[in-house]
Amino acid sequence: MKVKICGVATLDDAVFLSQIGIDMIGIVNEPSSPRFAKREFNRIVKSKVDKPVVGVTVRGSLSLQAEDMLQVHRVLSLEEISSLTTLNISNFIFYVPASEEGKEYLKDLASAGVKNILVDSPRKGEKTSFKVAKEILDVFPEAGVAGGITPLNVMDFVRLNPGWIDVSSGVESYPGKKDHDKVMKIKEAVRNGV
Ligand SMILES: O=C(O)c1ccccc1N[C@@H]1O[C@H](COP(=O)(O)O)[C@@H](O)[C@H]1O
Repeated sequence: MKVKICGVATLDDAVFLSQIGIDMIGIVNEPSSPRFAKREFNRIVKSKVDKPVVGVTVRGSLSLQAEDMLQVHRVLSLEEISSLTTLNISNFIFYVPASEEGKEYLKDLASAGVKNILVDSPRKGEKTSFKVAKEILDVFPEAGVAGGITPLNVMDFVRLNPGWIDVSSGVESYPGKKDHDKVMKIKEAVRNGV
């Protein structure tokens, strides 16, 4: 099971995550986020780490720039999905809200041949519904899961047996700064398994 740590906003944190073997380093390029970093930061991080750098966009450009992968953290229209299928779809991670709308959206993504999805809570700050996450993982067993994961509840998410887990605010000392001890607790919990 892989681990993505997201909301990385300092180079020190990015290098630390790469050195301890975190599988993906996420950078939130959404200006409204308290852990916002510009797309230029993605380029800087990419030059200093040997792990995939994932840019997270909500309303931003859907074109891949300096990052290895782009996580599209909103529900796309059918036209937007089809516009991405003309590109290398494996470079994109699609957010799927853990909701009835998300389950319908998943059908559109599956029809478009999408490979990477991230199941997250429909609203920031809320925990993801395990019932809906399980239903989505039954269809997409390699999906990632996110939404309020912390060192205290990470095992509940590990037991869903997703392809990967994704943690942002739950490993912070303050928005934009990762607490390295909390990150280590997440990594050890996932590596040690249930
Ligand atoms: O982290 C943010 O501030 C953010 C803002 C806008 C869109 C996505 C964002 N983060 C993504 O959401 C998951 C879960 O976050 P959390 O662990 O519940 O804080 C995070 O991994 C990012 O991919």
